[in-house]
Amino acid sequence: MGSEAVRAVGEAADTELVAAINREDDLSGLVSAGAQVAVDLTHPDAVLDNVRFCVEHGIHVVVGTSGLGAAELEQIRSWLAERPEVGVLVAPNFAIGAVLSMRFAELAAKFFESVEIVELHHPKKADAPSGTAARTAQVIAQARAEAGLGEVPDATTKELDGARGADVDGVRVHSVRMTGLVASQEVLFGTEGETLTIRHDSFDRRSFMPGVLLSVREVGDRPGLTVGLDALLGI
Ligand SMILES: NC(=O)C1=CN([C@@H]2O[C@H](COP(=O)(O)OP(=O)(O)OC[C@H]3O[C@@H](n4cnc5c(N)ncnc54)[C@H](OP(=O)(O)O)[C@@H]3O)[C@@H](O)[C@H]2O)C=CC1
Ligand SMILES: O=C(O)C1=N[C@H](C(=O)O)C[C@H](O)C1
Repeated sequence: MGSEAVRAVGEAADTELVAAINREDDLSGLVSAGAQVAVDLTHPDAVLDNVRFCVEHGIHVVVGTSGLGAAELEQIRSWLAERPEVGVLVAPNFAIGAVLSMRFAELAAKFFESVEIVELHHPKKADAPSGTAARTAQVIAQARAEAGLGEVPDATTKELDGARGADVDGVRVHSVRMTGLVASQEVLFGTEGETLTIRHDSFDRRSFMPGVLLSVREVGDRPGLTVGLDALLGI
């Protein structure tokens, strides 16, 4: 992803690549290069330190790295409180179709008694469930709560550990890791006599680049913390 982002930012007519930072590089290279925006595509263990450095140095940040939970977002908010002019955009997924599919799932949520998420990724992925699946589960849970829906029906009383997936805000999420895949997700809804499946597939990491560029262009105009690309897409 980092290599693809470097290529995309370098090739776009209205953005300039001033630095490409690897694990062994000092982050001060961003400052000396005069970076206005940094894009973090690293690892859940590294991302927070990177964001903190950028915020403290007045550099806007686009975070593509997944695995940030509520506590991490709160931490970023607290750093931003000291630098209110800085923007941090956390994007669970940069692919336009994936952003739309999350929104579609949010819209559908209140009409269906049952919902489960299956996310499918390449086996080099560090975090499970995926950031996209966690975010999708959260927006679905929020929509269900607002509509007054109760718990998803499930009579399971005897199970092998993990058989029913992870519980994210009351929504079951199942993670598949498989060679040959890039990133896919299915949100399955069910009610009496019908089901609805919302599926998105990224077949190539280039699918994420329009969203990366959009985020780079806009993050500076959005001080504070923004989660997701919805507002940038006007949805
Ligand atoms: N928001 C979105 O749309 C998308 C988000 N992602 C997320 O982006 C992140 C990167 O994905 P991907 O490119 O596939 O992963 P890779 O493992 O291919 O690349 C991660 C890079 O981060 C570096 N890195 C790992 N750990 C550290 C560390 N502790 N400090 C500094 N650098 C580190 C790695 O260096 P080294 O090689 O030396 O380990 C590598 O260069 C993941 O969190 C993934 O989930 C991915 C696709 C889309
Ligand atoms: O690691 C990946 O590949 C991806 N990570 C993000 C996530 O965790 O949702 C976005 C996309 O699914 C690809």
